[in-house]
Amino acid sequence: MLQPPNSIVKLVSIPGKGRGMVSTQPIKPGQVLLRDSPVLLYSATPSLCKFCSHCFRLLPQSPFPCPTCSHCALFCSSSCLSLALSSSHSPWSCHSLISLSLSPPLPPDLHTQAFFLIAAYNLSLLSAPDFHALLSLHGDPPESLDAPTLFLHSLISSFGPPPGLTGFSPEMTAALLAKDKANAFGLMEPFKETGERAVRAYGIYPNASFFNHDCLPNACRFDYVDGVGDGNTDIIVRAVHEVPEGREICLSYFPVNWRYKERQTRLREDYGFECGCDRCRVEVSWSDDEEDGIGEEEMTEEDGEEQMEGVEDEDGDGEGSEVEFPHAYFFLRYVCDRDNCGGTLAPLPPSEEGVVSGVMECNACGRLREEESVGREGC
Ligand SMILES: C[S@@+](CC[C@H](N)C(=O)[O-])C[C@H]1O[C@@H](n2cnc3c(N)ncnc32)[C@H](O)[C@@H]1O
Repeated sequence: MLQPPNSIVKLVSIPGKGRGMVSTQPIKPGQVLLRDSPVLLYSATPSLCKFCSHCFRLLPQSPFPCPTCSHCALFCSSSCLSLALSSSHSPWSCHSLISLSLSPPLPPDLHTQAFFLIAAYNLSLLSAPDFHALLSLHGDPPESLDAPTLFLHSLISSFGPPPGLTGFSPEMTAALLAKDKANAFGLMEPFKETGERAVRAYGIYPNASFFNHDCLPNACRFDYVDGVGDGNTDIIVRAVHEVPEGREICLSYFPVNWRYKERQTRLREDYGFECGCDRCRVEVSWSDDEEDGIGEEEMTEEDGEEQMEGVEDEDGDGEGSEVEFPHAYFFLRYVCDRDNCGGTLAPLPPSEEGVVSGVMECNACGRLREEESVGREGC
């Protein structure tokens, strides 16, 4: 079994969930649990004029085009261009992207999947171990090959199969698509207060892929794509609050402020499981009206403290009508209240001496906020 490259978390079997990560020591709020680099990245949109095709930083005004396919790949610097030409943008990848751009237009989802397959098959040319690590991740294809998979496989075949790869087949394409669906992490466009944030790129992270989901996660992941220096596409998983030794470390696979039905639908359709976490066990019995009542902008600190213990419903008839909202505390303390954000907050990493930081960082908008009460025990 693969092991993550540190001793703070370890990979174990978790009944009903496959593999998962557990803490090997008591964890402090904000502690870095894992830093992971992608084995592949691919653009989330057909429009390639905003982000570097290699490191996915915002492009400068005068980007560096690929000398062979200037309309398919633009880079933020000459060093990104030269790195890409021997890795992510190899001659096979360049040729495939040109062929894709000359093909009849595809619906956006299929186009993104074609980008993934080009990046995945390109990985087989760059690193057999990384390609096998990708194929060993969780995710099973449907029992019979569906029409989109067959279409995508014949599209990639028409570009010319990746040279030297044994096993190139519709089944391999289906397996790769299943790994992508269950494991890809989105790197988002810069935060805007005014509207929806789109995904700029997806990445496959071989170690972070082992974190299971919880709707009240005890860790969250940060990325700093527009940051300077190497490793800008790494993701860093940090503890949201204290975690005892031996506890499973979970992320939320989407913003934590999603409602019960949205969460269950996404988890069922994309990840193939019904979530039975503590929060879902409470919210399964909520009506839509009760869900409407949890807008965190309407909550005060006092609401959170009271609702930790459960408060009476408005009708106050005392007959099992309590609105159970044990996770109000989580929302008040660990969910960003900035308009259109809903990111998760975690303290900055503890100092080298182990002192917990009093500054909370949002993993979506990046805002830093002093949190006077950060030393209190986590939920
Ligand atoms: C990114 S992988 C996580 C690692 C995976 N458990 C493994 O064995 O490699 C996502 C998959 O893990 C499983 N999973 C994640 N969270 C779960 C949960 N809360 N309950 C049940 N299964 C879960 C689902 O099968 C999901 O498709």
